[in-house]
Amino acid sequence: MRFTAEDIDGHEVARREALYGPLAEAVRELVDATIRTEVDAAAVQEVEATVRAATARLRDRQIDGAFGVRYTEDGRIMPWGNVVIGLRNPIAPPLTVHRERDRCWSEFTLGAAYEGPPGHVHGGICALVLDHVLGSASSPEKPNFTGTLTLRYRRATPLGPLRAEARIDRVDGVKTYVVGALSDSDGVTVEAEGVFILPVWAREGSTTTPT
Ligand SMILES: CCCCCCCCCCCCCCCC(=O)SCCNC(=O)CCNC(=O)[C@H](O)C(C)(C)COP(=O)(O)OP(=O)(O)OC[C@H]1O[C@@H](n2cnc3c(N)ncnc32)[C@H](O)[C@@H]1OP(=O)(O)O
Repeated sequence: MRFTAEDIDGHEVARREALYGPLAEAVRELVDATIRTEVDAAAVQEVEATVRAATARLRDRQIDGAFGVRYTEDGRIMPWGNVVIGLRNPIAPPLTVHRERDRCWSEFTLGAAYEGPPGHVHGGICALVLDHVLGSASSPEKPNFTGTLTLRYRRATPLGPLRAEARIDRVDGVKTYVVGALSDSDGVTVEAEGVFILPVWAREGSTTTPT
């Protein structure tokens, strides 16, 4: 598991955010446009060549494997490759998760890239979002892992503006039980409950390392 300390200050973090955030946002727009475009064949082929050239340019210098979770000396966490909240991950919507005591919530929009049933969010994407928001609620600072996630899809979730929220139901040793829901403007579409568990390597007194 890749947790990497970065010897950088807040200014450098902000510089990187300002550099990579707009790139990821541009690629998100490209994904949406790729799904929805109706330009002619020559234009599609021209754009394909441009995108391939851009990809090759970025690959001139890159890291091995995934981004991992990086952090600074002052405790700033940079999960920039994360599929839900990652600043550098165009697949991430991305969500901004807010916290208030034992609850978390996020308001966000899911567009064409997240479609399952026509005009509606893929069920796996609902699970992805809820897993993350429930996991975030389970602990502000501990790296809890999803043990079990149970969902009840009450009705199809339309693409568009949505809200996910979660709160701690109870804590039992290393297990935190969390409940939550995904909603549109008409109310709840998916209910969720999850058990989030502190892995052995993060438990007090543990001498094992993340694997
Ligand atoms: C990482 C930080 C980055 C920070 C960045 C910022 C982002 C901040 C927000 C993060 C939000 C993330 C939210 C998404 C989080 C994922 O997506 S995590 C990825 C998906 N989950 C996994 O891959 C987990 C894989 N499984 C495992 O690693 C281990 O099986 C587990 C779940 C940690 C359990 O560890 P274990 O050593 O097997 O646990 P063990 O000591 O045997 O059992 C402890 C207790 O849990 C119970 N238990 C064990 N397994 C389960 C289970 N699957 N279900 C229910 N109960 C169980 C046992 O019965 C036992 O209960 P008691 O006997 O104490 O009553």
